[in-house]
Amino acid sequence: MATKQLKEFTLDEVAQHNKPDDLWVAIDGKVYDLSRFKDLHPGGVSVLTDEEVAGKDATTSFYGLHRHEVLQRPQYKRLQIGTVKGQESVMFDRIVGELSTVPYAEPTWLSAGYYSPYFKETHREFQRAVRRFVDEVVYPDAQVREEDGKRPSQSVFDKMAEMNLHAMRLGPGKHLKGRVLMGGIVKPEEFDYFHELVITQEITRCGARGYGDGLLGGKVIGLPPVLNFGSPELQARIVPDILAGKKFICLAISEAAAGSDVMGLQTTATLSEDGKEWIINGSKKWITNATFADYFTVGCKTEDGLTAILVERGPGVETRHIKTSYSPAAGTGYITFDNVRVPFGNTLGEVGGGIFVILSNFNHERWVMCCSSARAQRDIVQECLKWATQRTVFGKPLISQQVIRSKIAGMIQRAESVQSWLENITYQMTNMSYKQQAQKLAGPIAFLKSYSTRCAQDTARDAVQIFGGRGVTQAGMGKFIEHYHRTVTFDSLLGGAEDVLADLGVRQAIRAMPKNTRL
Ligand code: HEM
Repeated sequence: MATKQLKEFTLDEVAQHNKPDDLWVAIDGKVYDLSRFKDLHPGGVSVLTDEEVAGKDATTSFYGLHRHEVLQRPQYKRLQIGTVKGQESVMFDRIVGELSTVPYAEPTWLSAGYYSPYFKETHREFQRAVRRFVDEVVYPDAQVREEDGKRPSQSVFDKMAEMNLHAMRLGPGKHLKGRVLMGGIVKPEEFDYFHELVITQEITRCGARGYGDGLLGGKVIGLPPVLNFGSPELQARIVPDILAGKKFICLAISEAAAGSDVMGLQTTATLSEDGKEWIINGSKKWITNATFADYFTVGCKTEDGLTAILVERGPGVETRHIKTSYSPAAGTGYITFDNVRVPFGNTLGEVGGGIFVILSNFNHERWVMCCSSARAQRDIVQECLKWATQRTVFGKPLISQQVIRSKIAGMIQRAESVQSWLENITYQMTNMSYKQQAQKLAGPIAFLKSYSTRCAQDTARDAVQIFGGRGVTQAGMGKFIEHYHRTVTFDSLLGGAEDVLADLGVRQAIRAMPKNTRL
């Protein structure tokens, strides 16, 4: 399609068109004809026909009330009839694949002029590729699906599979062997937890918490027990399709009567008379991805204690959506098992050894959530810095108020401290075996998660105060703030509640106290 030829106008020419039926404005070096649009304008007619706006350069007023993306929507883009002579358009929002230059909008390792002991050139190249991929493929889908509540589009799963992103999201390990990662940027044996941190943090930038979990959060926690404890036959049968984004799996542990209290689970698995099958009865609640999962990694009470069993969707398995405060895109569900028969070969690990299977996964899950929480806080810093500098109140930019600067100071300090601690822990993970991680990092990761999610809630509360009414409005300037404030508590509950984790950290420390130390 041929692009419309745009004329150049002087501001004097624009000023001639200041009547309701002949209404132009200039915004950021572009001239818009609003004569017909004014009656459809969601903000009303009078604001456009105001003598300070009609025929004037309305850039400052416009950016005090709209996100830049409004001007990029096709239906509004076509209102542009020309450019302002001698003026360049300078405003931009997101540029696909680019780093933000807003201070603190990127972690130091991605900020110009700063250094990092952890990230190598391979991580930088990888980050560039993942950001471009997320901006082009994931971000647009996230905005639509978070809104309509449908699960992430299959085309996104497919494209992620082409890059082997599903496999990489499980961390380093033998499941990466022979795979071409992100078009070959990193070799499977070089892939480490810093690469994985990059993936999680880049996806978090979509600012769509429910969609983020819908993007196979269930697989990140449900598949490792199969990879680490499932029989070779079971793995060969189900893992390839899951890593190809064709089939979906979730982790089904919590129940209406037992959340963090794993030993209190009531779903039962009893052996059939011939010992060849488990018969499972019970229910599970708040299970991420349950509504569209094909496989369920289920914690069951058996005669010998707790046993982890892989259940396939089939007769006796039912799922229904649970309405939570984030998007149904996450597929959060209630599952019922009614005399579900499962081959004994689907047992994960030892019979009665389920607690070990479940616990061995917790560190990684919590660390992933720390990656995401750290990045989300930083994105809120960016929203607040932009808003406070472009918004005028009492005749001055919002940022000229000391109380606003003080809130932003706290946000930056929290985002920076969480990221620094996270990078330190990630470095420990890259140098420790899985067993060492379990011994040495359960406490620190629990502390970090509980600290990070408390910081996140403080930041969410302050951000709403900075945005005012817009911070509780689901569209417009504060839409990411409203979303963040509404969904931030998920991080503080999923994978272990905040206080339970803080207490775990202290208990781990007490266990490591030397017996002979005294004041
Ligand atoms: C090309 C020009 C414009 C377009 C396409 C446009 C479009 C919109 C849209 C889509 C909204 C709904 C809220 C949102 O999605 O952000 C809105 C709200 C609004 N607009 Fe405009 N607008 C334009 C120019 C202006 C100008 C020049 C003013 C006056 C200074 C103005 C004042 C407002 C106000 C007061 C609201 C309500 C804001 C709120 O609810 O917070 N608009 N506009």
